[in-house]
Amino acid sequence: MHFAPYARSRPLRIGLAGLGSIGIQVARLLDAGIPGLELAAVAAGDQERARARLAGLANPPPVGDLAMLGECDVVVEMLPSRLFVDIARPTLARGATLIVASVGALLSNMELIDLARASGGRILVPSGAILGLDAIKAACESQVASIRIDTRKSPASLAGAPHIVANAIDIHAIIAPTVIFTGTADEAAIAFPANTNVAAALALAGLGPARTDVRVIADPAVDRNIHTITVEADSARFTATIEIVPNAENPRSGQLTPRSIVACLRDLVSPIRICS
Ligand SMILES: NC(=O)C1=CN([C@@H]2O[C@H](COP(=O)(O)OP(=O)(O)OC[C@H]3O[C@@H](n4cnc5c(N)ncnc54)[C@H](OP(=O)(O)O)[C@@H]3O)[C@@H](O)[C@H]2O)C=CC1
Ligand SMILES: O=C([O-])CC(=O)C(=O)O
Repeated sequence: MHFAPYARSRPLRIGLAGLGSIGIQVARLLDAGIPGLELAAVAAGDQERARARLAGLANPPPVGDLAMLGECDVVVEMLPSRLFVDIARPTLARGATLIVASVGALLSNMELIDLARASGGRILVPSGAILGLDAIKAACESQVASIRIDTRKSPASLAGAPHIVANAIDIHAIIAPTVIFTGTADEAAIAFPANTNVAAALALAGLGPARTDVRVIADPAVDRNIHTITVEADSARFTATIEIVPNAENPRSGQLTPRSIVACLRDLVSPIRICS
């Protein structure tokens, strides 16, 4: 359900950092009109291309570099992970709200949490391409023995990852489901920065990066990004699987993540919030 927002003197000004496969969908969903939210500015690498992509919107926002987002109330980070800090640090330093897509990059920059604490800024991690974070948070109010995630993807969507390159894995030669990585969430974030944001979100919701087990499986038979989480706790035991339709533009990302960002934005102005 969607609910009418709080009455405010003006809408929340939303800035988008990155207009790739996730950013363009968030821009379109915001442009369709969400009460209480205004798409105020977009930062992109190729700004001419970004303007062309936004030209069909009812209200195309101004496009510029990351500095353009300095007046926004909320900045949504949807950049390549190597650029995460470039927008996260200034946004949090001025006490604004940062919504994070590149969650794996947050694991290597945990000092940003101290920065947010000092400035009054907030870091929000949407559920992105995963499910069950609500139940994991609840389970962590009891004793949790283990949390694991299995990520199963097509070889094409794993190609070029640092782990594949460093270990000279011939990913396109894989013809049967193959476990190509086993480790913890912090190791996964370095090995597969574009594929294990979900593991990072799971780690932050649950036991932390060093106690979250990750397996990455290359499976030539799948046409979706499939994540299965398994939790063993005093209060509950659960297994949950999600199968995400990959984005045509960038198969590493799926079609649910932009929607989870928009749901997170709606929550910011809603008088009722279903905690997740
Ligand atoms: N939390 C989750 O569950 C998920 C998270 N992700 C993560 O979300 C992030 C975004 O994913 P996705 O949209 O697919 O990535 P894309 O590679 O499709 O898009 C990245 C965007 O960043 C832009 N960009 C590059 N340099 C700059 C710059 N200096 N200033 C402003 N913009 C810049 C690019 O613009 P240009 O092309 O013009 O250079 C591009 O539009 C990634 O880190 C990805 O790993 C992905 C899926 C799920
Ligand atoms: O499945 C997806 O859409 C993306 C993914 O694995 C991740 O970034 O963790």
